Amino acid sequence: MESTMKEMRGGESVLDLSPRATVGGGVEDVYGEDCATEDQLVTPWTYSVASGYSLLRDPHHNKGLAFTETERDSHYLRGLLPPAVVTQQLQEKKMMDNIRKYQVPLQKYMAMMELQERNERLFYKLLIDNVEELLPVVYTPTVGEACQKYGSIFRRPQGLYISLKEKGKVLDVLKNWPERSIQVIVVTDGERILGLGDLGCQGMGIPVGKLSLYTALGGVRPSACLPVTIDVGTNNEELLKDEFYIGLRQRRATGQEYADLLHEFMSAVKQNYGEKVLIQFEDFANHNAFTLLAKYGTTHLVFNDDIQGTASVVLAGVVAALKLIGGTLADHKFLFLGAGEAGTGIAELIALEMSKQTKIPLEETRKKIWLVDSKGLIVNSRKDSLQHFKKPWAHDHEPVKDLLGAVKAIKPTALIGSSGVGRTFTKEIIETMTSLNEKPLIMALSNPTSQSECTAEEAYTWSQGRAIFASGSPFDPFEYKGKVFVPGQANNAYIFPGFGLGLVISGAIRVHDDMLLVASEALAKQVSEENYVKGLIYPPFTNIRKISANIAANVAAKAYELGVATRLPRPANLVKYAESCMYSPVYRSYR
Ligand SMILES: NC(=O)C1=CN([C@@H]2O[C@H](COP(=O)(O)OP(=O)(O)OC[C@H]3O[C@@H](n4cnc5c(N)ncnc54)[C@H](OP(=O)(O)O)[C@@H]3O)[C@@H](O)[C@H]2O)C=CC1
Ligand SMILES: CC(=O)C(=O)O
Ligand SMILES: [Mg+2]
Repeated sequence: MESTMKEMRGGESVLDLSPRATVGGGVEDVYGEDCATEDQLVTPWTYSVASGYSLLRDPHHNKGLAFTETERDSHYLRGLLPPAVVTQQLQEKKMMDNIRKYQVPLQKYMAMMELQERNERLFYKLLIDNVEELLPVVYTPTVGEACQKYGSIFRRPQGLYISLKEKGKVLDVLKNWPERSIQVIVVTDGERILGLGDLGCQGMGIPVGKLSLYTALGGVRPSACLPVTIDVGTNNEELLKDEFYIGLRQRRATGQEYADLLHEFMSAVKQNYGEKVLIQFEDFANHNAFTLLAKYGTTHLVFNDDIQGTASVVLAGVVAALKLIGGTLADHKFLFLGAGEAGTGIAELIALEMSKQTKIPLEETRKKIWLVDSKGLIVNSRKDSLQHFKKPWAHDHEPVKDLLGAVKAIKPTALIGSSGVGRTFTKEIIETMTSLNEKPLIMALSNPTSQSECTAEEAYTWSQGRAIFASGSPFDPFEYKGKVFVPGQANNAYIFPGFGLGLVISGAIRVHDDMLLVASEALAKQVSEENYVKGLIYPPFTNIRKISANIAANVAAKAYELGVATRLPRPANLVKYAESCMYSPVYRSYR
């Protein structure tokens, strides 16, 4: 077997005799067979095309000082490494010690990116074992700063760049990517990166970060993940003038030119990877996001994380919060600051869940939900001038110019920030919410931390410890009058990794709103009494792989129920199946 492989690969194979492996062919043959995601179970060995020096430069297979004596002999590594042989645990300890020494978050980010490019399994081992500590490094808030400075810190491409220059050649560009069996693509055009606006091509940090969570939190193997940035230019004048900017130096293409490039990309993806590849739209501006989702939702497996993932995570938090604030979902009144992707996406899913619970028509349950945009409360008299996604939220009311006025007029029980503008939940607004409610629910969803509508400290102090608070970016626990409050992180990172895993393991070909509802329910169920005592309405991220397996199982079950799952027969125990498919970062042995 070994010599056959060596012949096939020009004497350059690395054979992997993982203890978990059994029988079968090469890596490429495996996925989508017995297990839908992991490169284990059906093959006795895996191989790479690298040995010797190039093996040490191959992040997928490099183990650094953890290569054993035998591996050093058989893979031409003698002399290329110092004599010490160490465990992956020791490497992890050293890396964490090093990362903790950096005071500046961006330095920690760069250290993690360097590790990902050098030793992928060690990177994921760190991220999985230290998830609460490292999530703010590879994800919000630090990833926001990384995108702002991406041109300066750029070392190696971590995903595919598809710019207007590649028009007519997008399929060829996809074929340049070294991995063939792609299961999840996260794509951005960089126009609305977190709450930081248009960062053009430098938005690449977001698909890269989101996909590292797909692997660490959801167990989708790294080689099945493809980050993509579509570069149609940027309207960010600072970036256009920045000598280190890495993108096209032109203003954004719009209209037909934009639509054509996107269409070419969507068609090429389907042609190259088939219809079961999940395409996650991320951080598009809302004038494109809703259109793309509607246009491709019927022909492709697409998911908009900002509209749908956010809706699912916030509904879960709201449902969990009912244990603390009392009442049923329909007993509550919601007011949003921000009526874009996140705001209207969440509003619609809450209204849908209310409607399912009460059998009251959706048009009626929507009336329990009010939104404020940059022009004030969304009311009927503004209907003609509203973007289409805001129209369902135009209710009968006098015009109200600002949020404080809207809080006083609507008297909501829950206030949700999805505006992308920091410190907009002022003292007066939180105090008014507190005067109206025994326990006001306050969610400041905007990212990164600088854009959060208020801080945890502000929410707890101004509400005299009565607010149930969660935020999109993490805040430390806060002590108020002797009680420690732990703010939850209302971030779609709880949902999309497990959601995507569920789609992948069931071979789903379409996303459906009911899947968002079951994902939300599965997440809310993971909140424990111990969490509630601290005011937490989300479970800790330390349990995220278990949470993701549960979300995946529920999403997959729904896919089978809806008849959109293609992986047959349906595994009997979907939770166990999801767990068994999850990528493990533990080193494999090479013979
Ligand atoms: N926690 C999480 O998981 C997620 C958080 N987010 C965060 O939510 C924020 C918004 O994202 P998204 O919905 O996609 O963005 P959009 O651009 O689609 O929507 C932003 C909305 O905020 C409104 N707005 C902007 N400024 C103000 C203001 N000063 N007062 C009142 N309303 C204002 C806009 O009004 P108008 O329409 O009039 O322009 C618009 O309705 C971002 O910071 C993002 O990071 C997003 C997704 C997930
Ligand atoms: C979390 C996220 O998706 C956003 O802020 O855009
Ligand atoms: Mg996003």
